[in-house]
Amino acid sequence: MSNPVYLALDVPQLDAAKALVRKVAPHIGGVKLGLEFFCAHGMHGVHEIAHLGLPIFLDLKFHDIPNTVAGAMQAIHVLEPAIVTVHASGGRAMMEDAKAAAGENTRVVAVTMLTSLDQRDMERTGITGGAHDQVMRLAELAEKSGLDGIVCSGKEVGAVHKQWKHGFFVVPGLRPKGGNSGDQKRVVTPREARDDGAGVLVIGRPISKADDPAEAARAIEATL
Ligand SMILES: O=C(O)c1cc(=O)[nH]c(=O)n1[C@@H]1O[C@H](COP(=O)(O)O)[C@@H](O)[C@H]1O
Repeated sequence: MSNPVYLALDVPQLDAAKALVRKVAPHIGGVKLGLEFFCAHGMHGVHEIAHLGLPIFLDLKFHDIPNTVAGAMQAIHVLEPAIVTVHASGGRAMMEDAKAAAGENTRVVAVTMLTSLDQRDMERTGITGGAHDQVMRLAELAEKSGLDGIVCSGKEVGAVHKQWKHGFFVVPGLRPKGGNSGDQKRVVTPREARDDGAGVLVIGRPISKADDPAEAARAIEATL
């Protein structure tokens, strides 16, 4: 089985980012490049990381009208990402058009409820009923829109997996036992998420901020 860990490369310097990927490469299955990386280094930076040979997950969390998202999706074809994200709350037409505009070998997954939100945060944005119900609702919408899967926390992935048998599930908000949660609020261990059906485990700071990132990645791999 291939390694499900994608390193979240939320690192401001391109050279440091490349050095980090080289160090941990034997213990990860791919690299996730998000807003911080893309705003700092753009398409050029993505190419530089892609040259290191691991699959690229381009996490730009598109959320706009369908026409704009489809255009953005076409603009990133050239990067040949393995996975890209849109926000499920952009609605069905946006997700359908995003999928139609994506490259043949690119999985499009919908972010449901960010793992940094707890019940109180959600209530403040008008979402009552808790993360579980909201994630299940958005997962159903993503499936009907023809997406490949969703992004959710490890608290919900087991239930979503039961409802959407052949879905592809990306889980961030992961911490090894006893790890510092930081800004993440719905947190499980990498092993728990994998056992509940996660296909991709997104892990950033537990590896990138460790004193020895290669050893941290190796130790996480050993728990899987
Ligand atoms: O789409 C994501 O990747 C994402 C969704 C989500 O709900 N929560 C979440 O943390 N992420 C991303 O996953 C990574 C988690 O990083 P760490 O908390 O450092 O492991 C970050 O790059 C986030 O942008």
